Amino acid sequence: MRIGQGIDVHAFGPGDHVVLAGVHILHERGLIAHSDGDVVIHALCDALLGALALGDIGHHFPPGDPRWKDVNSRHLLLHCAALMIERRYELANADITVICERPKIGPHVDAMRRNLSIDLGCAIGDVSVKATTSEKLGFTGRGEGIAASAVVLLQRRREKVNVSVGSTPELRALVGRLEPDLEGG
Ligand SMILES: Nc1ccn([C@@H]2O[C@H](COP(=O)(O)O)[C@@H](O)[C@H]2O)c(=O)n1
Ligand SMILES: C[C@@]1(CO)OP(=O)(O)OP(=O)(O)OC[C@H]1O
Repeated sequence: MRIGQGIDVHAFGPGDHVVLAGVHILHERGLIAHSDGDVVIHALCDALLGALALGDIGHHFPPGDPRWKDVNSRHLLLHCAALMIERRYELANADITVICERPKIGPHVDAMRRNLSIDLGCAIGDVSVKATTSEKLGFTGRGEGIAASAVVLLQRRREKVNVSVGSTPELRALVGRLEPDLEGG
């Protein structure tokens, strides 16, 4: 088993929505970032990379690299999931906390968990997303940005990846590359 944790913060700036765990949430401000600013996925990527002792998100996707300009962060998560699978680990569970006064996260939690479980190739029950305010204290309390914290536990993969759970074309292609006998399965 391997444990990892990750933290990310993005400041509010101009815009009319935020993207959290791939979910588009209407808001009177956006998040300033090189990518789509998905602070939840960035924290989760750092937790996965930390568990694998493979550096951090900035090492894999350097800030300022034009390839990652406005990128959908789910692509970054798929890359980290690929690194996990290549090293023959699977997610045991992930627990994520979003810290902000607004927007309200509760109504979006199920959609967020669904996106993350698809990208990680796991059951939705293995991914927890929750939220808290910071009671108006600190930068999140002043409404200056959103912070996210993620913890993951990885376990050795005993069986082949269940491609029927995480069935995005990207993950199926990856599994097909790693385990050619599963191709088309
Ligand atoms: N951005 C947020 C913040 C909180 N919630 C939900 O509200 C509950 C109470 O938050 P406190 O910070 O006052 O403890 C929290 O447990 C979340 O369920 C939210 O949805 N979005
Ligand atoms: C996601 C990356 C991609 O360039 O950039 P940002 O969207 O700015 O996000 P951040 O968490 O500040 O840095 C990590 C980078 O890898």
